[in-house]
Amino acid sequence: MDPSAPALQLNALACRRGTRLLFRGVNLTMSAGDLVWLRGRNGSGKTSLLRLAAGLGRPAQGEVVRPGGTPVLLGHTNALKDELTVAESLHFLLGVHGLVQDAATVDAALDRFGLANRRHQRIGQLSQGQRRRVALARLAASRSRTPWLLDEPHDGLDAEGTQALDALLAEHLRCGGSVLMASHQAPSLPGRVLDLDAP
Ligand SMILES: Nc1ncnc2c1ncn2[C@@H]1O[C@H](COP(=O)(O)OP(=O)(O)OP(=O)(O)O)[C@@H](O)[C@H]1O
Repeated sequence: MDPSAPALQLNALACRRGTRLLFRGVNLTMSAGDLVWLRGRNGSGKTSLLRLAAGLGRPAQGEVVRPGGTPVLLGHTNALKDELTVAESLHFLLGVHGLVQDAATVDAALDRFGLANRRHQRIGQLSQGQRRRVALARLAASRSRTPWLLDEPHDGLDAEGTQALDALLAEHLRCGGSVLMASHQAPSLPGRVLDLDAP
């Protein structure tokens, strides 16, 4: 793929939930190295926009173009099964995204989020922040140029977890990836803002 080509485009996108039009006329072009902070009040449609960008659901108007391939969508909830171990969970998540699932990849990804010594622990025995780390670890095994769509990824993380995530985000952007991130937190990395509350 041409490195200067867009990885993800939203063209005049509109989203309806029930009878409510959440947003319309949203345009966004994400290229290699782009970080976009998706802002908006509670209920403005950030999660809905990320889902449309990932190809889940149909827009009321407009289109999503994904020249960079299928994005990795990391939802607001962790969607992990209590009875699986940390390593089994990550192995499963990598499979869902069609990523390499070998033991070395799993161990390296867990290590990035300080989970190497918890690989045999069951999810049901972890704290919320530790579960968030397991969910995030899949990003460490993602292909370099894949667009990442992240819904409140910092939620539940302590300072060390936040630092690990921000380091991974910066690395992904340096390697030609792109990130669209719904967040209520103050920007910790330089990027553009897409504000769904803007008139
Ligand atoms: N399955 C659904 N059916 C109907 N309406 C829905 C559904 N899911 C969400 N909505 C509505 O769509 C609107 C936008 O929800 P969404 O989760 O996209 O907002 P958000 O900006 O991510 O909010 P938050 O900041 O609270 O996470 C809300 O008013 C919500 O009630």
